[in-house]
Amino acid sequence: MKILLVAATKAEIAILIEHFHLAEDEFMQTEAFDILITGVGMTATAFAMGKYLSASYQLVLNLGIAGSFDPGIPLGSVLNIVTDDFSELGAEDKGTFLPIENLGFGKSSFQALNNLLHPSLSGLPKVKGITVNTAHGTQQSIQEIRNRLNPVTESMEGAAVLYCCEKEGIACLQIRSISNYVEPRNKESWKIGLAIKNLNEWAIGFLTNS
Ligand SMILES: O=C(O)c1cccc(C(=O)CC[C@H]2O[C@@H](n3cnc4c(=O)[nH]cnc43)[C@H](O)[C@@H]2O)c1
Repeated sequence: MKILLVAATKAEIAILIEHFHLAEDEFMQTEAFDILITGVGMTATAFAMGKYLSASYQLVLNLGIAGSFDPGIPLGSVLNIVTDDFSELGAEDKGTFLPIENLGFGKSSFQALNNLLHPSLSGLPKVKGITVNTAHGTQQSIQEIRNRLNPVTESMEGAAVLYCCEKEGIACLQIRSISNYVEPRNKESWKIGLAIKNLNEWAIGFLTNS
């Protein structure tokens, strides 16, 4: 089974790249898996996947860090994001948000592969994420999105990866580790190093046992 690993930045999977002795590039190839570095955000992700996603892959594995809306989830936790929504895709109508479904222009919610039997997946909590252009950073916007979608995680790429995979009919997993809580901006409290370490250890284990 050939796997395409997709990450927004090299930094997020640098430990894995070093572990497998790969020469750092935007696109890296090995016998068992390839790695695509897309850049941050939905547009960069969709553009890069449009260039590199093909039927030669049986699985796409989206790896990255994410913010957590749940303060009960320890920073550094690795999560399996099984549903991801383009939470900003729609229209405002007076005080109400109308999702793209209500406008008749498609859908905003995408599903990851939910039934893959793999020892590395069995211990991971399955959660719902949202994908945003603007990270939530005010009490008001955080409460509004909690009321509307009640997500557990937030990233800037997840739903775009799932969208591309659904369009190509390729199964997709989205595994992210929590680097920060979604809260009024407080970058000093982020644990990016811990999140990246845990994510990479998980991913190396997954690839080694595939
Ligand atoms: O400096 C900031 O305020 C800030 C806000 C959101 C993300 C960043 C990043 O540097 C990370 C970009 C990267 O990581 C993912 N990520 C991690 N935490 C979050 C989050 O709370 N909300 C949205 N995205 C997040 C994201 O997928 C990007 O690829 C800095």
